[in-house]
Amino acid sequence: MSTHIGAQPGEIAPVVLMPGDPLRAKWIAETFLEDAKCYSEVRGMFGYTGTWRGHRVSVQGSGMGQPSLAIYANELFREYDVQTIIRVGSCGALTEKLAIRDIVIASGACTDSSMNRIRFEGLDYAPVADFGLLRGAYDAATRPSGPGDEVPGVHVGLIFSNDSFYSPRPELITRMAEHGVLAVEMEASALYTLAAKFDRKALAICTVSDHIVTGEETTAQERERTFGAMVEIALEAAFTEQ
Ligand SMILES: O=P(O)(O)O[C@H]1O[C@H](CO)[C@@H](O)[C@H]1O
Ligand SMILES: O=c1cc[nH]c(=O)[nH]1
Repeated sequence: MSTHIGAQPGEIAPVVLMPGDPLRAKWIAETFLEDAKCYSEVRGMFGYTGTWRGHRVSVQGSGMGQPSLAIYANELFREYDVQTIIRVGSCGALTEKLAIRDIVIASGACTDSSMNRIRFEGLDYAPVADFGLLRGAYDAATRPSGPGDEVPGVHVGLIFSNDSFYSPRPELITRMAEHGVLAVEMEASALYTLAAKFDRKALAICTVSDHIVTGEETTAQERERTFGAMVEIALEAAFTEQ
């Protein structure tokens, strides 16, 4: 066991899908994996391991925000030798180029978090996705009859990892949008930074659950149990030879 994950050594696969919502983790395990077994219920942050097309894969909830994700990513990389983490999250669209339920494959992550400011003593580090995973995800999403056909659109670009869901400075999110940022979520920047630090692979794939421009939104149940296309894209990206 690590401090926050109740798995024995070897119970977690080298590839981990990581939604923020632990109940999305449960749904993913029950819907997409064969022989899924729960390895951790610590703090209700469920983790499961099963197989997908014969490949061992785990699904671990991260909780909301970079400090929470960083706890799980640190423990997975340091104590369970995890090689790849793919975030399968929800996000808010910042531009009318995106529609509700579109998929954003985050090539890089901007942030207002102090986590990297502290790590890099004020220098501006640019957290980016693993290119092989990104290419695999884009290929899977845009293949005719691939999982991307189930969603209105697939976009590759920047995401903004916000510390405050209820932002005290919404004009700064607008400024991000004016500089090409597609969507806002709360974890990708820390994930990309930690993957780089541990020389592992990471990618964030997010489904648009809320539209900041149009005001459209999905329900909690839809966010938990209906964002399957991004899960299939993540699984295909993880197990496609790069
Ligand atoms: O749906 P998840 O994966 O949790 O992602 C998004 O949803 C949460 C906010 O509602 C934040 O964690 C944000 O990043
Ligand atoms: O962080 C997030 C996630 C989903 N929707 C938002 O508006 N923000």
